[in-house]
Amino acid sequence: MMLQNPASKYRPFPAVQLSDRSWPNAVISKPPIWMSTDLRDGNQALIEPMSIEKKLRFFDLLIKIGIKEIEVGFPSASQTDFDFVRKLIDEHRIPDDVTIIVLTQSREELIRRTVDSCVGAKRAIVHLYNSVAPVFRKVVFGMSREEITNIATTGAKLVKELTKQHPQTDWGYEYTPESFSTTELDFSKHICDAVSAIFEPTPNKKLIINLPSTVECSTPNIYADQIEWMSRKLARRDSLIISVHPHNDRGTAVASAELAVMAGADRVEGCLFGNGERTGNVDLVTLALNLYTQGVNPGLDFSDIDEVRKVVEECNQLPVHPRHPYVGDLVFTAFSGSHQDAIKKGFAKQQEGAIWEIPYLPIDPQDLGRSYDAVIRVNSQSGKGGMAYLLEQDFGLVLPRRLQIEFSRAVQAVADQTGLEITAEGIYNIFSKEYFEQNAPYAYQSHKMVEDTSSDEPVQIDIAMLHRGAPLALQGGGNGPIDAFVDALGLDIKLMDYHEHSIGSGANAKAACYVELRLANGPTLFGAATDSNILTASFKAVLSAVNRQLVRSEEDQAKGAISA
Ligand SMILES: CC(=O)SCCNC(=O)CCNC(=O)[C@H](O)C(C)(C)COP(=O)(O)OP(=O)(O)OC[C@H]1O[C@@H](n2cnc3c(N)ncnc32)[C@H](O)[C@@H]1OP(=O)(O)O
Ligand SMILES: CC(C)C(=O)C(=O)O
Ligand SMILES: [Mg+2]
Repeated sequence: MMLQNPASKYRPFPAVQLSDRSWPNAVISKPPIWMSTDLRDGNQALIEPMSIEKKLRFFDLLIKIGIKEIEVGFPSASQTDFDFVRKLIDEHRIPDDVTIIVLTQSREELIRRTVDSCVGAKRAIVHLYNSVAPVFRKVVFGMSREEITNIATTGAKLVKELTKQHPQTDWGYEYTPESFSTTELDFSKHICDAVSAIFEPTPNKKLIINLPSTVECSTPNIYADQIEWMSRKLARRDSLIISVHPHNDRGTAVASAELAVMAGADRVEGCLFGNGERTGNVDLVTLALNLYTQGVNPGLDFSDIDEVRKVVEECNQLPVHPRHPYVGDLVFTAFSGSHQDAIKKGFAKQQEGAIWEIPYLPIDPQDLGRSYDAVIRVNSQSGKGGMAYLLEQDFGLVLPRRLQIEFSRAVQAVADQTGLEITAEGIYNIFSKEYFEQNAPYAYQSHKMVEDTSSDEPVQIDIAMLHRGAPLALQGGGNGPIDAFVDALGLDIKLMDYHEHSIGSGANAKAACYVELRLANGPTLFGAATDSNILTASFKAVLSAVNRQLVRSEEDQAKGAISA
């Protein structure tokens, strides 16, 4: 049950005393070093950990994306992880510019097995961790600060000693004071300095100090303060790579990572699409693409993001949420009318090669290998812009604005009735039924332009039609073909508007015509038609509008008769 007074059970996270913090003014102008822990932190959090085959597939994907540091497992935890590391090394699967990382607790037998797993690798980083926060010291270890420090330094000494026995490998070292985010800063500094004193890093051979929000317990600004505090106070700073490892317990891992980089972090550990323990590790894809949308090349390639998602989903056996930034099925989709309208206008104005300026779309979907087709989808929340966009994109029909408004009522009626999304094809079918298939009472059959020099009218026409199924031959004249056609019909027609355009090119090109007219005292209504002959298309469009008017007034009369 939710408490009336949560303060009786939970306490607020204390602020960091750092009055002259500089990170709020920082701008990220280059990417951090990316480290993927999908095969370790991500894998340990899966319902079914990955098989060796899946790990290999994931490893190859990470390489393809361009990740250069990959935590490949916890080799002392399982035979699968150990065998996987061996396979990578023995089968020479690690590219020269990629470094593998292996995680171990600071326990002798685990460290020995971890180092064994990497023997023969060209380059490897041994990642040592122990938890340092007060609650762990009290609850898990029952140890003092100095005893906890001793766990770290004893482990570090052993890692150094064992790795020295294999000089053919270029060894690197990483130390994580696990649960850093909830640890007193002075103690985090103390233990990190003690470990770095053992590894003796230099500016040319740096030690990675990884500062995780093992559990995210504060707002991102506090994490940034913690990182800036450490970055300023750690000994041998020029010989350290400060890494962050944000988790997403409060849903703010991405913000925490970004502010931490502003605060001095050089490196970010995370997983693709935010897999990982509990609510996940920070999502490297979002971080990288956030940078990309600021004009900073993240050094990672997500030009086929759907393929990346497919591999990750298959390996993790977990779906990516449809609203996940950049990759979710629905993130490049606008259902609502005003969004569709703005996006449609944006696409029309966007110039090739210009700065991206499309309302509601922070990134060009094409940069990620996604298409514009999915951008606009239509349901009962949609306006005229969306359906017009889909008819234009998929069927080449460019509806004039007033026709868009008129037609949107027909689509809205169907969407309201079904409550479902309507596909582009569905919209075309509604349009076709509403305009193209209006063949009664008048159905066009053929026409002939005739020369009659005795007439005052510059243009003369003979038309063959069906009227309620019976053949009908008509003649008319006027200033132009449409004028002559309307004259031949002999009805009280007032032409209000006319638009035409071609669809496609060459031999298969067709003309599309849209005619707005008023019949007698009826409302103005549109008609539309396509044909390989532009005159035929316009005559059919006139008949489409006339038929719609007549059908509508017949329906109105019938309704009047019933109610009378
Ligand atoms: C935040 C993180 O993600 S950390 C990484 C966590 N990942 C994993 O744990 C996945 C893989 N781990 C495993 O499969 C197992 O933990 C193993 C195989 C490595 C070890 O298993 P076990 O030997 O049963 O030990 P377990 O992990 O339960 O740890 C228990 C003991 O190790 C101690 N310990 C835990 N972490 C550490 C550490 N980093 N350094 C030193 N000792 C540690 C505990 O205090 C406890 O000691 P105790 O037995 O004296 O009470
Ligand atoms: C072991 C460390 C890096 C970790 O995964 C964490 O603290 O979340
Ligand atoms: Mg973690």
